[in-house]
Amino acid sequence: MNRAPFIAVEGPIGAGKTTLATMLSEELGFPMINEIVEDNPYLDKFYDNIEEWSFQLEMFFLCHRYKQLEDTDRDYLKQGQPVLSDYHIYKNVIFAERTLHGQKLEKYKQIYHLLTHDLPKPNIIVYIKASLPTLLQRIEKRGRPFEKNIEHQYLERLITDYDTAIRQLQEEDPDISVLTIDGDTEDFVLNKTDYERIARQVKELIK
Ligand SMILES: Nc1ncnc2c1ncn2[C@@H]1O[C@H](COP(=O)(O)OP(=O)(O)OP(=O)(O)O)[C@@H](O)[C@H]1O
Ligand SMILES: Nc1nc(=O)c2ncn([C@H]3C[C@H](O)[C@@H](CO)O3)c2[nH]1
Repeated sequence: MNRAPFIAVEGPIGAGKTTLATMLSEELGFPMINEIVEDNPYLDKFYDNIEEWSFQLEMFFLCHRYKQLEDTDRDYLKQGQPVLSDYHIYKNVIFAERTLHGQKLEKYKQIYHLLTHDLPKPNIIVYIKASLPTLLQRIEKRGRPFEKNIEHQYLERLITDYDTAIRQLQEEDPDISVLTIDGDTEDFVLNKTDYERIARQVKELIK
């Protein structure tokens, strides 16, 4: 691998991204960048009324991630140091295409491309796939109040959107390594052997 490893753990809501990214960052000794949730002023409003708040929320996530990735590039990647994150910047588009429509979506996409075209992109994606029942179980276990009434259809669409997006990312850049984990059958939290296998596979990719 020519440049420092930049690993993103991705997958739909509640798949276990933060959990696995934290475990891998400890194992590999890589610094972790993670998205803020508790200080997001729009998330609860958004889940109450998606139409009304989607643009504000998508822009908030975009600006926040833009700043994080600018800092990450300067502080780590440009110094040749590896990092691990619990998101890929492209998730902005995955969500925006689901929550925005018409002119707002077009405006958002223009801003997205303007802001992100020269940002560093992950060279390894650990993609946690999971079915609706698994996601619902984990979302319930975590118990965030604003996710209590999350629509099943919204989650189901995101599951499909994620599959399409990860495939596209890999087609657009064949140098990206994608490690897909079946979150329904491989349990990196409760099953030590599963976790160790995943960690071994990630280590192979960064050799
Ligand atoms: N493999 C697993 N087995 C059992 N529980 C898990 C597993 N992975 C994650 N969890 C639990 O599921 C919940 C959601 O996990 P986590 O917060 O890591 O998901 P996430 O993908 O980062 O979510 P979000 O999309 O909201 O950022 C947490 O309570 C976590 O402890
Ligand atoms: N609409 C929308 N756009 C995003 O870019 C985005 N990124 C994360 N999320 C939601 C999922 C979890 O509920 C919660 C924490 O990940 O925030 C998003 N929602």
